[in-house]
Amino acid sequence: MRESVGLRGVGLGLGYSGRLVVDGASVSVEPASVTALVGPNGSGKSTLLRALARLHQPESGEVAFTDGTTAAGLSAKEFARKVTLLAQSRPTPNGVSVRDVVGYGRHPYRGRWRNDDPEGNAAITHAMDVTGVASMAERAVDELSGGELQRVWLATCLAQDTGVLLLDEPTTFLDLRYQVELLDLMRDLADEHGVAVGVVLHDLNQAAAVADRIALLDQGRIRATGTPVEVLQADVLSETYGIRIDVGTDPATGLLSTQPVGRHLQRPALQPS
Ligand SMILES: Nc1ncnc2c1ncn2[C@@H]1O[C@H](COP(=O)(O)OP(=O)(O)OP(=O)(O)O)[C@@H](O)[C@H]1O
Repeated sequence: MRESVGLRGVGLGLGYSGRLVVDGASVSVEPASVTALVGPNGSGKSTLLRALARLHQPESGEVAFTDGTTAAGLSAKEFARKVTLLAQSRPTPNGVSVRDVVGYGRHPYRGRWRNDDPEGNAAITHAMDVTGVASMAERAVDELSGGELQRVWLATCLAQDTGVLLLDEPTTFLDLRYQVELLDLMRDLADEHGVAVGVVLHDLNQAAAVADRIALLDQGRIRATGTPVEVLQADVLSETYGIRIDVGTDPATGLLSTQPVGRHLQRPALQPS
């Protein structure tokens, strides 16, 4: 098992052109654990994740590893060996093969020559296998569907072989099979490899199913943090999202289940959790 180290943002103030959009947020992505960030559009989830990935400079507060090392103290390569981010969107290179794009994930291990990275090929092959993109290894990425491309970028992150894996809405574009496989993969990485997974999810039921801990953002502040049962409370969710949200237990799976209730979507009440 890899060296398990997590990542924490403490008291983060984050803004754009002087406008603060995240205010005093503390969030912890612990080793061997899945932490989900949830909240309405514009609540600051992506900005917070990007700050943890050192892609957004905090106005205040600090990002540090759970062993005490500050993120800012590492070189770009050192940081990239520890943390990777699957961003919401990335520019798609023209005419580059899937295998080569997945190979980008090895950049922190490569020097001037490729044979600086003896474990590279095995890491690339493994990443393509677990994301189901091995069969398209020689295809050009600009010819892929949105979901296929999403899985290629995920493979690129996995090839980076980091202890901290940050994912921004990774299930976007994925069909049901690959959504479920991705959630399973996150759990496997946490449980079997000690990876600290931090993931932005819109689907609260997916968050309840996969996460050990959930942080609920509301207008740039952490409104609640804790286990899914602690955070996914009907009154808090309804107020945060501005719509009635019922919370119960799915009788088939025993998992926590949330149900937004629209004007035309009245359904039988969920069994209370
Ligand atoms: N590049 C930018 N320049 C200026 N403002 C930005 C920029 N990116 C995001 N914002 C603003 O920062 C706030 C938080 O945005 P962010 O993308 O972090 O929210 P989010 O919770 O991830 O939203 P969503 O669920 O819609 O993806 C929003 O008000 C947004 O308009």
